[in-house]
Amino acid sequence: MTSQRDARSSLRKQMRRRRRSLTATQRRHAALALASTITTQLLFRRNLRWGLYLANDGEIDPDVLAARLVRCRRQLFLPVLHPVHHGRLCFARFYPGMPMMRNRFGISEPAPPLLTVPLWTLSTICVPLVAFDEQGNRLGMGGGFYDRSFGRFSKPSGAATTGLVSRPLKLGIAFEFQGVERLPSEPWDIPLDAIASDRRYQSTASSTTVASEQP
Ligand SMILES: Nc1nc2c(c(=O)[nH]1)N(C=O)[C@@H](CNc1ccc(C(=O)N[C@@H](CCC(=O)O)C(=O)O)cc1)CN2
Ligand SMILES: Nc1ncnc2c1ncn2[C@@H]1O[C@H](COP(=O)(O)OP(=O)(O)OP(=O)(O)O)[C@@H](O)[C@H]1O
Repeated sequence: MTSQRDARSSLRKQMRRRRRSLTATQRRHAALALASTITTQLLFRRNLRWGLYLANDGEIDPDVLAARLVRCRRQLFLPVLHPVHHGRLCFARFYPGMPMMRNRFGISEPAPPLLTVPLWTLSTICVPLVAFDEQGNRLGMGGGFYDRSFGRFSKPSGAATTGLVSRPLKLGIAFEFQGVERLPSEPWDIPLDAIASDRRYQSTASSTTVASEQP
C-alpha cells in the first residue's frame, strides 16, 4: 500500500516537472492541437455547458478551446474550492472579464457572489491531469478534489442520468506524454470517460455513453 502511494507520488513529481519544463512555443502548439482534437468531435457541437480550468503548474492550457467554445456560444464554468464542503469543488459560471480571486493554491477562480450550478447540469467537465492511462485512471495534484466532487454522481442513477446519457462527461485533458501504461487505481478513484491530448481524443474502457444535448 505504501509502495503504491510512493509510486504515485514519484510519478506525480516526475510528470509535474516535465510539463513545467516545456517552452512557451511548445505550450502554444499543444494548446492549439488540444483545441483541434476536441473541436473535431461531435461532443463539441452537441454539448452546451462546459467545465474548464485555468492552467496552473505547467498544465496543458485549455484557453484556445475556451475561446472557440465562447465563439460558439457555449457556457463556461470554472472549479471553485467549495466554501462549505471542505475538499470538494463547486462549478461557477464564468464570463470573460468577470471579477476573479486567487484560491489558497494561487489559482484564479470566480469571485463571490458565485453563480454555482449542480455538477450534473454540466455536459462535459474537462479534468486537469498529472498522469493518465488507457483505462481512464487518473492522477491529479493529490488533493482528491475531483474524486470527491464526482463521487456522488459517478453511477448512472438518479438526476445525473436521463435515458442513456450519463452526465457530466468526465474528459481528462493532458499532454500526450502524460499517458502511462498502467496507473494503480485507488478505491476512491472515479475513472474518466474520455481523454483528450495534443495528439488524440479517445473514449476510455470505463466510458458508458457520451453526454450530449441539442443546442
Ligand atoms: N488548474 C487547476 N485548477 C484546479 C485543480 C487543478 O488540478 N488544476 N484542482 C485539482 O484538484 C483543484 C485545486 N487543487 C490543487 C491541489 C494542489 C495544488 C498544489 O499546488 N499543491 C502544492 C502544495 C500545496 C500546499 O501548499 O498545500 C504542491 O503539490 O506543490 C494545486 C491545486 C481546483 N482547481
Ligand atoms: N471520495 C473521497 N472521499 C474521501 N477522501 C478522498 C476521496 N477521494 C480522494 N480522497 C482522499 O484524497 C487524497 C488524494 O487523492 P488522490 O491522490 O487520488 O488525488 P488526485 O486524484 O491526484 O487529486 P485531484 O482529484 O484533486 O486531482 C487521498 O489520500 C484520499 O484519502
